[in-house]
Amino acid sequence: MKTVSISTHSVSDSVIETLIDTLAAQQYCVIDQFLAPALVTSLREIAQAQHQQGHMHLAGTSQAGMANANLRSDHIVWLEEDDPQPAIQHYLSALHQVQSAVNRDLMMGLQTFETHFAVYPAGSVGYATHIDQFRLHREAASPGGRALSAVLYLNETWPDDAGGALRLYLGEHAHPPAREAKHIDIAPTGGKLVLFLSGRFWHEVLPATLPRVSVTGWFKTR
Ligand SMILES: O=C(O)CCC(=O)C(=O)O
Ligand SMILES: [Fe+2]
Repeated sequence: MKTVSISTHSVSDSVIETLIDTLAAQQYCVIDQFLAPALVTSLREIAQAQHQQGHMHLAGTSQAGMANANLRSDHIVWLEEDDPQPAIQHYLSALHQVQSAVNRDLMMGLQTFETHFAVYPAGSVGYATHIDQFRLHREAASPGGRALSAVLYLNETWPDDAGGALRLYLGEHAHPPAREAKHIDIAPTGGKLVLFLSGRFWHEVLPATLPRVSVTGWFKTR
């Protein structure tokens, strides 16, 4: 495994500025090469090792409260804040920079961050259309819960015909929108970071022919 040196200011000011401006304008943003390729490689190797060593489990969904491979086919393992691996500390530090900037400039009041690696095996069905916030929080507009979603892709290469895009529905819908509803498809290219307001966007992961690796996190307001 390659070693990665940690610097506390790993994300450049210009990237932070773009991210804040784009988030303010459209409530989501896509940043290519958010992290250096060597760091992305280290994170992918950690995720793959965890998967191969059997440390991941089939993810659950809020609908079922238990694993349901028809809705969601990723295997996950949560990251620990005090994990000593440099690549993980570097990732957490970069996301912490995002949190500070968002709180400073967009006043979102983000307080905590929870994050897991995810591996969707080759031939997976993906993740059915959902929203990253419990209905209770959306309807009551109450504080707390997931406020900002952050997906970082770790794939080495991602051919156009491999599927596996993140489909982000742009309209506001009370119920899961139809596949044709206005959307953008975001390919899970390594190093790319996608941020979006957790309670605002319906989204799904399309079926993929290749194994699809990512690290996904949520900033919460308490
Ligand atoms: O991996 C992705 O592109 C999105 C995953 C997702 O929507 C989730 O884990 O809630
Ligand atoms: Fe999601």
